[in-house]
Amino acid sequence: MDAAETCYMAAAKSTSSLGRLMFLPYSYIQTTLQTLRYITMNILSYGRLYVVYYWNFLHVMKESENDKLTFQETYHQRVFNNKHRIRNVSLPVAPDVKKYFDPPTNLTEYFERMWFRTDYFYDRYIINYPVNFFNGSVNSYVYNPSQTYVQIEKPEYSPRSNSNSIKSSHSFPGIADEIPKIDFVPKPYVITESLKKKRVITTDNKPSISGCPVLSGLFSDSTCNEQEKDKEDISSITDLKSNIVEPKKDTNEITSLSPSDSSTKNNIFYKIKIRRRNSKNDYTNHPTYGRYDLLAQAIKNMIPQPNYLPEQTIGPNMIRFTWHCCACYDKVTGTGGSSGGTMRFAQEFNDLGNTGLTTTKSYLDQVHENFPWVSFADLYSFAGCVAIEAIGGPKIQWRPGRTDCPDAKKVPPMGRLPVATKDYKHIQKVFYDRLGFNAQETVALIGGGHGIGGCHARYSGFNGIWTKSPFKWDNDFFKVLLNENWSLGTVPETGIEQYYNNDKSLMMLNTDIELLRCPEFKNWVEIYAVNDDLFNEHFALAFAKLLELGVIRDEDGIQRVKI
Ligand code: HEM
Repeated sequence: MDAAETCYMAAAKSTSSLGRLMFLPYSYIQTTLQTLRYITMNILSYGRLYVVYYWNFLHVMKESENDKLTFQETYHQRVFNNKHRIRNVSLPVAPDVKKYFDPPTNLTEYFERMWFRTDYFYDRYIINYPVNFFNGSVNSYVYNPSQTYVQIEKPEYSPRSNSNSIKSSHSFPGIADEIPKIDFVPKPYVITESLKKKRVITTDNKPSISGCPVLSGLFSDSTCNEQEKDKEDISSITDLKSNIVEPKKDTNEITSLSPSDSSTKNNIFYKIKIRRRNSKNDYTNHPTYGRYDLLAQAIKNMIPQPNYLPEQTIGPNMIRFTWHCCACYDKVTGTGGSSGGTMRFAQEFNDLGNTGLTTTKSYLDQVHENFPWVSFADLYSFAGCVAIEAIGGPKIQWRPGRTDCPDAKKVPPMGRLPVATKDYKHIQKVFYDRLGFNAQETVALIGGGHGIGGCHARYSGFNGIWTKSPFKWDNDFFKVLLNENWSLGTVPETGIEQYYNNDKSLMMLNTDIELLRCPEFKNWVEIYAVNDDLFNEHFALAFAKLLELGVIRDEDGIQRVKI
């Protein structure tokens, strides 16, 4: 209160209404000034917002070559990964919201679209951001129009430690309630010699690969002849060459992951016609064209990531990425699957189940810059095979020829990925009824995938590792599942329930424990626990089948897509 106001108040209190009248002009002036100040503040603050949003519109949104609006995405690696290797990747904006990004024709449209855009940003980058499993007020991210995402307060992130006890404000409505709240303690499992013999008899029960095109011998058949590549062409790939370690000379299998020596006549060059739909460029003369060996090596080089904490490897994340690209297949409608490379569209990628996969996606998109001829569908499916082999897993028969959908029309609906808190009926629904696997394939796939890597509170809300050797490919998952005592506990960081072993060093998801609750599944868990080779063999077949789900090929091996 300033002096004039104090004076006015005193006068108003002490004088009659006539006295107050004397101060009326002052009152008017004050009120007017206040109103003006209010309006100015509003104009300034809203104006600032409008400027920021318009800035977004001009600088963050851009038209891509295919007339698709794309969104510059940089936040993930900046926040959690390698800050220096950051590259902007572009994600297409959903077609149904695209109109809101078109230039407005009148003022009403302008404001309407501006707010819509704000919601869209918020939805995609703030609400949907996995760190919101933590309490949003402590660890919030704001959108900064200079294309960086600024962390207000850096969370002390340590996914393997339970010391950080920030209670989550996030819950999965309707899902968490379904977890049976009873502790599950499986009977001690003793592997006897007679049991071993009994189990091995079942070896002939191979996974069915019906509906899956021939996968073996791909690189030696007539359509995939080796062809010598020009020495000069190869030597021009300086970038790639510098990445390559210890080139092998006699490589003739793509799954070997070793690049062929460019100076020998045995260079691998597959004559598979690589179609990039909607692409204005012809990549047939690209120096890396058809060099799947170099592609494999480039992917492999991406796997160790010292700044991806705590694992320092994105191998498991990559495997999970490939699995999720394929896991949205529906055998009834024939939609989804690895074909079309639909994971690059926000409509699929934003599925809650895909949280945490930005890492792999951004690295693969970087790889793609050197291999622009390969379809994203092929790249995304291939990456998982490379990662499995790099981590010591079996060789997966992979077949190129997938084509990319030009737009998001073929993106399968969200919500097809399995939910970790559900029971075995849900697993059966997803794996049997939708993906077309049998019990054996299902168990091999889940046990293989969850034998490596772990859960991250910042991604799924679950936290921990499944086995004591999370970066070594083996059948430990099954052994641990059978031999440990599992009891329901809560992830301190997120409040989400999962199973822990006695000393809480290992964890299981409810769906993992469900493998023991369903006799059909348990049978295979017991088999794989004692037979590592059989597990590897079955996993490789099941994973190869997974990669081919929804991929219908022409005779030349190219995927047939109706676009
Ligand atoms: C019932 C089916 C499945 C459910 C509910 C499920 C769920 C999950 C969840 C919640 C995570 C933790 C993600 C994170 O926090 O980072 C995860 C991780 C993982 N999943 Fe699965 N999954 C299933 C099947 C599979 C299959 C079939 C594979 C592969 C063949 C697989 C491969 C992986 C891998 C490799 C990871 C570790 C990722 C990392 O360490 O970054 N999963 N899964």
